[in-house]
Parts: sequence; C-alpha cells; structure tokens
Amino acid sequence: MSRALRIGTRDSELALWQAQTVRDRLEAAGHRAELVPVKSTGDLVLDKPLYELGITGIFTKTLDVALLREDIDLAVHSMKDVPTALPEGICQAAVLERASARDVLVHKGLGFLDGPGTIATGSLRRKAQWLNRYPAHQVTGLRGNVNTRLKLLRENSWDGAIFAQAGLERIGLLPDNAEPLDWMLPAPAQGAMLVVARTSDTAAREAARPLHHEQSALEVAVEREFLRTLEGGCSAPIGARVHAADGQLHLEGGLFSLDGKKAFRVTRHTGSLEAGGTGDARFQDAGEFGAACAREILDSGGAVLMESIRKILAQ
Ligand SMILES: NCc1[nH]cc(CCC(=O)O)c1CC(=O)O
Repeated sequence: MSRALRIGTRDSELALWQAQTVRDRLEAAGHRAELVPVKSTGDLVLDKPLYELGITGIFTKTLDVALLREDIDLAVHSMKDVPTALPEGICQAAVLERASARDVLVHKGLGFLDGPGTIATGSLRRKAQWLNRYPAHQVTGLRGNVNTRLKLLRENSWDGAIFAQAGLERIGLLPDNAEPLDWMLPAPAQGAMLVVARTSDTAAREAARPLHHEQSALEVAVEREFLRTLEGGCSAPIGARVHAADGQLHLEGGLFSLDGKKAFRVTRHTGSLEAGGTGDARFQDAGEFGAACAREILDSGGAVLMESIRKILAQ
C-alpha cells in the first residue's frame, strides 16, 4: 500500500512502546507506518480513581474518536483497557501474541505478608483479591501510569504495589523485587495488545492481519465474554485467565466483593474442541464457554453481589 498508515497512540511510555512495536512489525512487512500521538482523557484525570469516573473505556475513547474522524488509521491498545463492546464502525484488526498475563507485587521485602501491612493499587480487582487473601492488610489507592506508580511506591511507606508484569517488562522496569502473584486472577485480556481499525478500511485491516495471533485471540475472547456476561458495563472486581492447551480451553474466573470478603470462583475445561472429540457440545463455541462460566457464578449468588456492587459504584 502506498499511503503511510497512521497509528494513533497515547503518550505514556507503555503506550508508545506498544505502538512502536506495531509500527516496526508493519514496516518489516513492507508497509509505511507512522505514529500519531493522541492525548487521552484517561491520562489527564489522575486525581480520581477510574471507577469513580463511572465510565469504562476512558483510555480508549480519544483514540476511537480520532479513528472515526479519520485522523488515524489504526490504534493500539492494552486490550484489558478496551470495553468489551467496540464502538460502531471500529473493529478488531489484530490481537498480538500475548505476553505474561500475571500480576506482580513490587515490594520492599516480604516479611510483612505474615503481619499487618499496606499495599497500594488503584484496581478494584487487585484490591478485592488482596484483601480476600490478606484480610489483616490495608489497601491504599494508587493512580497514574506505570512510571508514576513506581515512583510513588519508592516515596511512600507502603510495603508494596501491584503491577501487570507485561507492562513493567515492556518498558524495561521489571525489578528484581517483583514477586509473581500466580494466585491472583488477572484482568481479562491482561498482557494482550489489540490493534483496531475502521471497519470500512479494508487496506488497514489487511495490513494488520499478519500480526494476529490466533491462540492469544481465542484466549482473550473467552475471557472477555466471561467479563461481558458478568459485568453489564461496570468495573467490578472480576478476574479471568484462559489457557488454550492440549486442544482444549482451561478457564479460571472469579468475582469478588469490593471488600474481598466474598469470592465466587469457577474452574472449567472445555474438553476437546476438535470435531468429533469428547468435549461438551455446549462448549464447541468458545465464546459460549466464557458466557457459561460467568452464568455459573451469576446463578450461584454472583448476580446478587453484582447488583450490590453496581449500587455502591453508582453512589
Ligand atoms: N491499567 C493500566 C494498564 N493497562 C495495561 C497495563 C499493562 C499491560 C497489560 O496488562 O497488557 C497497565 C498497567 C498495569 O496494570 O499495571
């Protein structure tokens, strides 16, 4: 294609790294591509926790608008920040091969785990799971991009703060004192990057297609369907991890109360997804598998909990 593809990006170090990665891969495939920085409201509003702003998609909205105005041709997102329904006229062009999905605790020594302690996170999902496991601890809010949050951790007396491993790795800041939290359920699609385009822009979509990684896309699609079925558009403490392995999908998901006292968990396997396999026929459709896992939680008390979370967050 002769025109240069304009890739919109937020200007945080992580967003730039992700957009540059997409640009480099498009150029390596023979396309011309350039970065167009776009300021996002999500980066401007730092004085309030995101869930208090009452909107999902704050990180992605500005890029959506730039895409629909044809100021840019492609946008690159951390997929976990993207609402489960894309805006009209915008479509998924590629899901890149996923990096680590897990959360890590950046700490100043782990002695506090057995006693009282304070950790920092702005995420309801991380807070709820931390308090569920360490009910004696305090969790304090923390906002800002990855660099800001690491700086605040150094400057404060907190014992640790929680980060996505993928985010720290991408900007070369994963420290030695980062403890993997394999027990914590990550955000749906954590560690995955999403490239979106205008649905009508066949050329841009085709350029991005070779970047698509089918297994990663399948895993995050199921996680997002699990989220979509549970949440109904609010940012509740919900985690999910899907692994495609041995010809089947393995899902672990959870919904937590805001104070971490209640936890609804589900662990499920599809059985073989190959035609004629022994798998449960209901799960032949991967999206339906994610939805079925979510309904299991909703039916066993999760719906009542979701209702009370919605009320609290709406206040
Ligand atoms: N919520 C912000 C955000 N969005 C994506 C990442 C990291 C990269 C990823 O998870 O794909 C982060 C930082 C973090 O959660 O620590």
